[in-house]
Amino acid sequence: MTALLLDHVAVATPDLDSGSAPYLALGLSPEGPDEEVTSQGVLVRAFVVGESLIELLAPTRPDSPLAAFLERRGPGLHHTAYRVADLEAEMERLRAEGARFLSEGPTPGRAGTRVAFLHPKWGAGTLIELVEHPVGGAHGRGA
Ligand SMILES: CC[C@H](C(=O)O)C(=O)SCCNC(=O)CCNC(=O)[C@H](O)C(C)(C)COP(=O)(O)OP(=O)(O)OC[C@H]1O[C@@H](n2cnc3c(N)ncnc32)[C@H](O)[C@@H]1OP(=O)(O)O
Ligand SMILES: [Co+2]
Repeated sequence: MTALLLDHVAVATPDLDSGSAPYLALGLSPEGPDEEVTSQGVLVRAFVVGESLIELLAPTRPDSPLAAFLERRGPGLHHTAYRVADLEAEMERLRAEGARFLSEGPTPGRAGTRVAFLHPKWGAGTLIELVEHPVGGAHGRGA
């Protein structure tokens, strides 16, 4: 089993500019332009932290999972994400151990990645995401 790398820690915010303030004050910089991931109904701004990221997420439509989260829990930590080399293989391995995924297979993530989410109940109260990272490229951009 190769060492697991933290890909990102995600933070929910009603809007990216106000949510960015603490990270800019800490001296962090966005990895690139904001990205809309329509399948998830989110706008993403990723701040570089070493080999990982702070993934700032704002909803782009009322039926986004982020809108429901903000409605119920307000802004703040949303999920953690880990890099895996082969997402399907990891999903199969974890399902065999009773893990509960929120989708049948991989779904589109930020920066052209493929991702899958585990139910927060399985994550002992934390929403956990797996990000496919075939070769350790920089910040979720794959090889
Ligand atoms: C742009 C892609 C990007 C990337 O990394 O590439 C992203 O990360 S996109 C991120 C946004 N997308 C998602 O979060 C997709 C997965 N999330 C979901 O499918 C839902 O949000 C889900 C199923 C986790 C929760 O849905 P919903 O809130 O409608 O269901 P419940 O209210 O019934 O919640 C069930 C249970 O889970 C607790 N909960 C909900 N969200 C979270 C969370 N983020 N962290 C921890 N716990 C969470 C909720 O409080 C309920 O618990 P209960 O004890 O029953 O109150
Ligand atoms: Co994420």
